[in-house]
Amino acid sequence: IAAAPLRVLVDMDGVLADFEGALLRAFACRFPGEPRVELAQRRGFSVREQYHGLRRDLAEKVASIYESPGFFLGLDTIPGAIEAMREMMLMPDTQVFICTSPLRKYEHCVLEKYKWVEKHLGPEFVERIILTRDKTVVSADLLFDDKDSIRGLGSFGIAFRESGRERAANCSFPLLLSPGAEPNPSWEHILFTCCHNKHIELEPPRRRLLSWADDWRAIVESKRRK
Ligand SMILES: Nc1ncnc2c1ncn2[C@H]1C[C@H](O)[C@@H](COP(=O)(O)O)O1
Ligand SMILES: [Mg+2]
Repeated sequence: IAAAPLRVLVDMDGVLADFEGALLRAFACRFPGEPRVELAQRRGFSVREQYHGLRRDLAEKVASIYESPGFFLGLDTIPGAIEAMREMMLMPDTQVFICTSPLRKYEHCVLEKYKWVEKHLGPEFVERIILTRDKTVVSADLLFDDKDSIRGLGSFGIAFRESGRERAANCSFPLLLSPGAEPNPSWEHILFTCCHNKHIELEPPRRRLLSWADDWRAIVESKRRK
């Protein structure tokens, strides 16, 4: 009996598309007099949370950047990402999908994510987009993702709506996140290094991919069933 193909999920923002770089550049351009968080100072997945900590009203300002039309379509590619995706797609017995979470304010984000994939990777990859607010329910062997803790996003948005942004932002951020509908996702999460997660020490056996120049092929091969 032939072994099942290996299924690999690749996140988009922070892994294929440079969300953080574009955000900082656009923030500096639109709000030149305001304090900002340089990439070397980024800590924690939520850029909005960190700007809120800097000064409360900056949370709305930074969010207004990534909620603007054109933001997601204009993101640069992460170095080596396009080449790696093309090579991974051609690997025998390997299924590659792009697995990305849309913003709750999805008006521009969803369409532009599709357009970005078509522009940079081509129509065959558009067929491979999985848009979900909860990656835990997607079945796969591997997930390359820059978010240090992959959970459902649902209760985070609800907490913001129900109790107000200030109260939510004052709480410990992970407490607001739902654990995800699936407590034991089938995939191994490979943390893709990004400015906001590079200081995190992973508990063994968790693994990182430092960049697309790092040995992603070895990680893929390590998951093949013997
Ligand atoms: N670092 C981030 N801070 C806030 N929001 C972010 C960050 N990175 C991505 N996002 C947005 C953009 C996406 O719509 C969703 C989830 O992204 P994903 O890379 O699929 O986890 O949040
Ligand atoms: Mg991401």
